[in-house]
Amino acid sequence: MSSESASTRCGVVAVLGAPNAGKSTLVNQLVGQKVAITSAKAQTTRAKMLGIALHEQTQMILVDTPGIFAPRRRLDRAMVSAAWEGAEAADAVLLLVDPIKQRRHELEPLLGSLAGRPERKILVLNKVDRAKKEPLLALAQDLSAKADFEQIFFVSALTGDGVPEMKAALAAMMPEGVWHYPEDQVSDASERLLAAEITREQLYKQLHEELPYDSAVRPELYKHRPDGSLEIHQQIVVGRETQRPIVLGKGGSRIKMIGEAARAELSELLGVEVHLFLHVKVSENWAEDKELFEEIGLDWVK
Ligand SMILES: Nc1nc2c(ncn2[C@@H]2O[C@H](COP(=O)(O)OP(=O)(O)OP(=O)(O)O)[C@@H](O)[C@H]2O)c(=O)[nH]1
Repeated sequence: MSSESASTRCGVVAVLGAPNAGKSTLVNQLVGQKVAITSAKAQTTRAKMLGIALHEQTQMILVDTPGIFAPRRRLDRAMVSAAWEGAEAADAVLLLVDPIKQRRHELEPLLGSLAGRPERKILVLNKVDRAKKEPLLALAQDLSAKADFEQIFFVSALTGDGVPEMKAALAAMMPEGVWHYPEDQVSDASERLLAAEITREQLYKQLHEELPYDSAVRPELYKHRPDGSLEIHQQIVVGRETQRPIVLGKGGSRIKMIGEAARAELSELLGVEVHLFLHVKVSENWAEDKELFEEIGLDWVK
């Protein structure tokens, strides 16, 4: 695809951590730019891409595994297995721990399930700017006895301390291969997907169970206009012809409301004016459509 060089590497990193461990902060450090993903979006149903990190000739696709901790409801349990499916397709799993507020009740079950898994694992103790050295080392020892971590890192996602070393080590764990995302798309990739995610959320919010699970939002165009505003075109893909009028609503009223709500949210998140154009496409076998999966950031799910 993007690169011909045999020496490039590309892989998927599943980032795990209890709430508040500092995942977003770390992802921003690794990606090296502000990624507009908020914790409010944490409970989506599928594993999602957090961002793309580059290190020399290596591209790392960072993915989230939502709802992985202590699922209570049935829906949450389904999400956990979906999350693990994501992790299964990952090349490495990064477990991020806040050594001060460890949330052991959430950490322990995760460590238990990590232990038997085939992925390469690294343990990252965060917030070293606030943690004391000795308990930190004791914690590292304690946790490393519970899963076969290849390496342990001490970082501050906030200050960036220790992050470059960790990033380089992670990059070395990625398999050789061509880059999955062309270089010129990387900077916008997270935002493109976020934009699609927001529209998808509105679809579910406004249509509830009227719309079956097998619908998707596909990013088509993401363009910065000279006046600083953003022009975004997206396709709402549904599985059956009968679903088209549901999404459109009477005289197009529903799709207009979906678009308006998504546009407002996106504009607030990104801090710029957004022009959002939506249209519906019927594609019976979209769930089999590899290319579409790639575009919506799910390419790594088998
Ligand atoms: N002192 C310190 N604070 C940090 C560090 N990393 C993250 N934080 C803070 O910890 C809090 C949680 O960070 P987030 O990055 O939002 O955590 P998260 O894991 O993405 O949280 P969820 O979205 O709830 O899963 C924020 O207040 C961060 O500023 C760090 O290295 N040092």
